[in-house]
Amino acid sequence: MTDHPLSFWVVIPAAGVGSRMRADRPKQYLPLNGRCLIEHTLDCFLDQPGLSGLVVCLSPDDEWWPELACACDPRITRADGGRERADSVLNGLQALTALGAGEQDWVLVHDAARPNLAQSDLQTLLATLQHDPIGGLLAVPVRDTLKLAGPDGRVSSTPDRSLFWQAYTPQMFRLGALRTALSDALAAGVAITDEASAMEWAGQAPRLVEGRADNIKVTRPEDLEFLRRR
Ligand SMILES: Nc1ccn([C@@H]2O[C@H](COP(=O)(O)OP(=O)(O)OP(=O)(O)O)[C@@H](O)[C@H]2O)c(=O)n1
Ligand SMILES: C[C@](O)(CO)[C@H](O)COP(=O)(O)O
Repeated sequence: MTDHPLSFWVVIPAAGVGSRMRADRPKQYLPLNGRCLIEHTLDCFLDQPGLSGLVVCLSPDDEWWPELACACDPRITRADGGRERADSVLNGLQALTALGAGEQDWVLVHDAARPNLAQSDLQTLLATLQHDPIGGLLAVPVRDTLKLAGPDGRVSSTPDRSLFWQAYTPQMFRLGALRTALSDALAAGVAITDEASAMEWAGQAPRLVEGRADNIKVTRPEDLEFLRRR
């Protein structure tokens, strides 16, 4: 009996402008080890058995995507990004539905700005959640002492850090449940910064799957400098 790899879809929100990078182009197109940052991000999924299809959510003004070789990959579909990340993700989920993805199919949402996802972390996430009733996300337990800031910019308190994890991506949920939760949360005006928070708003408790701390989101210049030094 051969083990068939778990089938899954992917949405890559890649429509941001990268303002915190203060670069001459959106950060997903900045060079990293001879290729664009987004090409490293996509490789991890294109190399994973079981990929049904991948939607990349791009700004309508995006002029860099067509220059990439992966833009011709038949497994990749382009969708329009939205005003906020959550809007881009919702557009991507709707594009998967239009492609024929099933309501119970697994979908993984991963930031284009996280080019250092390890294949082992992706495989751990898929294996851990494949039978989970809700889904979940890669995350890292907080390792530094945390400080709650007061309005005066001074320490207000030191919470128990053992209760805190940093949310990373991919975040993995069933397509129909995530699309409904995200659509309802956005319609209610809820500030949604990751897919898990939309599922939480819908009353679900996503599972935390511990991953590598170097699956960083390139947000500021020093983040890219860190990856270039590796
Ligand atoms: N309207 C948006 C905003 C962000 N993103 C994507 O969501 C991911 C995480 O967002 P973030 O790191 O905040 O990227 P930017 O919004 O580009 O960065 P900034 O906030 O510094 O402008 C990125 O891959 C980004 O391209 C998106 O698809 N659509
Ligand atoms: C989805 C995310 O990467 C989880 O940590 C994060 O919430 C994205 O935040 P951003 O401000 O859109 O970069």
